[in-house]
Amino acid sequence: MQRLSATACWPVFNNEGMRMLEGSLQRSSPSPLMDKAGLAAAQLALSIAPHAQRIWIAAGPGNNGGDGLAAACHLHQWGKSVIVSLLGEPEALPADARSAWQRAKQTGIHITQHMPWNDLQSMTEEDLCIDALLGLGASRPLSQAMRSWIQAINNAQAHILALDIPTGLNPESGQLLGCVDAEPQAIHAEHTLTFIAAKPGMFMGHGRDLCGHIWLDTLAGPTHRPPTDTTPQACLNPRPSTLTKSHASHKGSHGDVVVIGGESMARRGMGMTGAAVLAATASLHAGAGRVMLHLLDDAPCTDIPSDVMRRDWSSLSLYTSSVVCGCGGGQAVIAVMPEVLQGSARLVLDADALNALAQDAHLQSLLQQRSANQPTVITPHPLEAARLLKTTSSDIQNNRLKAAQDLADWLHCTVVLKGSGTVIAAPGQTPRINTTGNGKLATGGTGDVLAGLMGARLAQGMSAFEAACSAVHQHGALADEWPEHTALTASRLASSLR
Ligand SMILES: NC(=O)C1=CN([C@@H]2O[C@H](COP(=O)(O)OP(=O)(O)OC[C@H]3O[C@@H](n4cnc5c(N)ncnc54)[C@H](OP(=O)(O)O)[C@@H]3O)[C@@H](O)[C@H]2O)[C@@H](O)CC1
Ligand SMILES: Nc1ncnc2c1ncn2[C@@H]1O[C@H](COP(=O)(O)OP(=O)(O)O)[C@@H](O)[C@H]1O
Ligand SMILES: [K+]
Repeated sequence: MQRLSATACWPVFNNEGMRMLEGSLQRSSPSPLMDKAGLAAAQLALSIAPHAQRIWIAAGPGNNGGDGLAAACHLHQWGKSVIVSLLGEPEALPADARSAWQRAKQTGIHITQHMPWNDLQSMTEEDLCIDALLGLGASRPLSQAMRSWIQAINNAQAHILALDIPTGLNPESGQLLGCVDAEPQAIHAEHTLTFIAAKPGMFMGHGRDLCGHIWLDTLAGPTHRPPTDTTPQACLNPRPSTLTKSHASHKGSHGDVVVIGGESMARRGMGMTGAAVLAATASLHAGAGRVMLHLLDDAPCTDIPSDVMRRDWSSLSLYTSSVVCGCGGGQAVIAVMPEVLQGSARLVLDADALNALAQDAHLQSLLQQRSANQPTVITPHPLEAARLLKTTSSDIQNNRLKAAQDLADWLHCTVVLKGSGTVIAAPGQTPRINTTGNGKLATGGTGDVLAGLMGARLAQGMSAFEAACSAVHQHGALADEWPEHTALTASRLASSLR
């Protein structure tokens, strides 16, 4: 068993991949995998709540419930006071779960089909609730009974350990399963022990909030080899190696970034120069050799850092630069898009450049025609992605990995689909899910900072996919390390880049 960290490239599998891995593992395992899962759960339970006087295990009607029952046997044998509630009929349990139920009965564990209200009320912070209600088989909105059991677990004073996945969380999308005629409910776990491999929904949408600390037990023996036809749906985005500048380098060695954006107040009464300035500031702090700023409409702007060079359109050299286009671009950006798409050596398209792209098939084909040695990254948030794919943002959120990959394959570029669990996809690459970052980033302008940072990484010689992965990881890591009593604002974020 190991704790998943943000440093390694862990593979994650969708339900179909999980079922294939499960089948292959089970065939090579002399004992039911559930026995191993139960033991691992019991061991983690003890280390989370070593002084627990009571452990309540809420077991559901499938094999996830079986994991809970198998864990109950070990905890009981180790002298712990275990209460098991089964939400379902024992006779209807699948085979392995039914054996676990029989063993638990024989061991003398009291199993009811009700919530233990009295025990729940007297639970303390040292006690433990184990959520073994639903795992991968969660297939429909939660029933009323499931919902009230979830509420009871969340309301208990005790620690909460979820087995495989917190009940109520869709393991593939990270969205909530929903409830019949009621507000969605889900377990808010302090720890989640996931089996065999991690699932994508644990790292996107609500996953990060609901899972708490994530532990993985592969249930594999040392000689097990995963089937070669089961490819991961994605990998977690590992920490990039640190960039160093050699002693012999000069400013030309670290590349030029050109930021194009910032519609003027005069055009539509919405001054958006700040977004472009943020991107330029981010490029500068991230170590680009030189940063040039072209404000659309040649908008007046007084807060440009003195080390950012202002340029008019005719003095830009797009064909030697890493271009970041679209931040605060409004409608003014539309006119420059064809030249930007055709001429830029390396390109990041953000914000209004993406809205322009969504509306114009000619721009889409110019993007598709950019050559392999003209690296390109687009950085949509879910609504921008929805505009591009002509769908809704909730559809994007329900299928983040697919949406990012579809965009990458269609537009022949690297795609950064932003939000909780940013996805990075590119043609022919296994998508990455980023695990750094948090809700502090949900403030205006942080996306502009990300675009500027990505421009700097392209300028420093990274490929589009590498630049995107590296920038997204670093951007989120800064938010994770943000000092507790200082507000995270986009301008502070840009200035704290290195
Ligand atoms: N097999 C193995 O080798 C291993 C499996 N392992 C474990 O098994 C888990 C997968 O087990 P699983 O497939 O039995 O699914 P599980 O999540 O327990 O639920 C299915 C049951 O829930 C019901 N149900 C569904 N939705 C519902 C809802 N909204 N509200 C209420 N009920 C709902 C559904 O009913 P049905 O839809 O069939 O009517 C069915 O009865 C996996 O996550 C891991 O923990 C590990 O031990 C490793 C080895
Ligand atoms: N809850 C969150 N968890 C992690 N990252 C987030 C969260 N909310 C926003 N972000 C990140 O903050 C940035 C916001 O970008 P964007 O939506 O383009 O905003 P803006 O246009 O105001 O700059 C993205 O990098 C996004 O991934
Ligand atoms: K569970």
